[in-house]
Amino acid sequence: MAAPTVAKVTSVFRQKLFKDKVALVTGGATGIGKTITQELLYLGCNVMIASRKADNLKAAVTEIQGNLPGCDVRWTECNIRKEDSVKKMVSTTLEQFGKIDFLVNNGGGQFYAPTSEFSLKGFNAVVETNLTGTFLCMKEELNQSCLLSFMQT
Ligand SMILES: CCCCCCC/C=C/C(=O)SCCNC(=O)CCNC(=O)[C@H](O)C(C)(C)COP(=O)(O)OP(=O)(O)OC[C@H]1O[C@@H](n2cnc3c(N)ncnc32)[C@H](O)[C@@H]1OP(=O)(O)O
Ligand SMILES: NC(=O)C1=CN([C@@H]2O[C@H](COP(=O)(O)OP(=O)(O)OC[C@H]3O[C@@H](n4cnc5c(N)ncnc54)[C@H](OP(=O)(O)O)[C@@H]3O)[C@@H](O)[C@H]2O)C=CC1
Repeated sequence: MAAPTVAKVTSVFRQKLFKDKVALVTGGATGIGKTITQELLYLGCNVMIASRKADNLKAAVTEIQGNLPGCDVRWTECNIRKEDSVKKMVSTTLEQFGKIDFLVNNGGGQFYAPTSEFSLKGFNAVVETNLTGTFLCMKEELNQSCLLSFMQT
């Protein structure tokens, strides 16, 4: 008897619920962002993932395509702390997919340290990423295209 197949990606929502929608997921190559990306693909979205490290992005696309054969997931480099980089991420996504329906503001993070030991430079890096970066992405999405935005950081 053949072993039962175990789905690598599932959702509580109906498969293909978001058929032909386009999502842009910052920080989509790792952790929570990669999981969100896979669920959106399962639901029928085409997805652009974006972050700073091209190696992570390429590896994630390969892994995801293995989990969800035939899905349309692409990558583009972006540092959400830099306005020009964010503009390029949005314009590249529009050039490649023609539209953006959903923006998932997942890119971000923090350093783990007591406040007394936290450098100002480190604090500024966290604020510039989680606050300014999210603002830049939302602003650019609104200026160039987007309908819906999800905030996580
Ligand atoms: C204690 C319990 C807390 C529970 C919290 C639970 C909720 C949150 C969970 C999570 O967020 S989970 C994990 C998310 N992922 C990450 O955080 C991944 C790494 N994060 C990033 O890459 C982020 O973008 C960042 C943290 C915002 C910025 O990192 P980046 O590498 O881009 O920073 P740089 O600009 O290179 O460096 C800035 C500067 O900060 C110095 N630094 C390093 N460690 C610390 C520290 N502990 N405190 C203060 N500053 C620190 C670092 O050395 C850099 O300075 P220079 O070396 O360049 O002088
Ligand atoms: N795990 C948790 O318990 C919680 C997490 N969060 C938030 O959820 C999000 C995902 O976290 P998690 O999956 O755990 O951690 P990860 O470290 O796996 O994900 C963070 C992602 O953000 C990207 N990123 C960081 N800085 C930048 C930047 N300047 N420009 C573009 N992308 C960036 C990273 O990619 P790269 O380094 O390639 O740029 C990475 O892919 C983060 O915003 C985190 O703060 C919130 C609450 C709880």
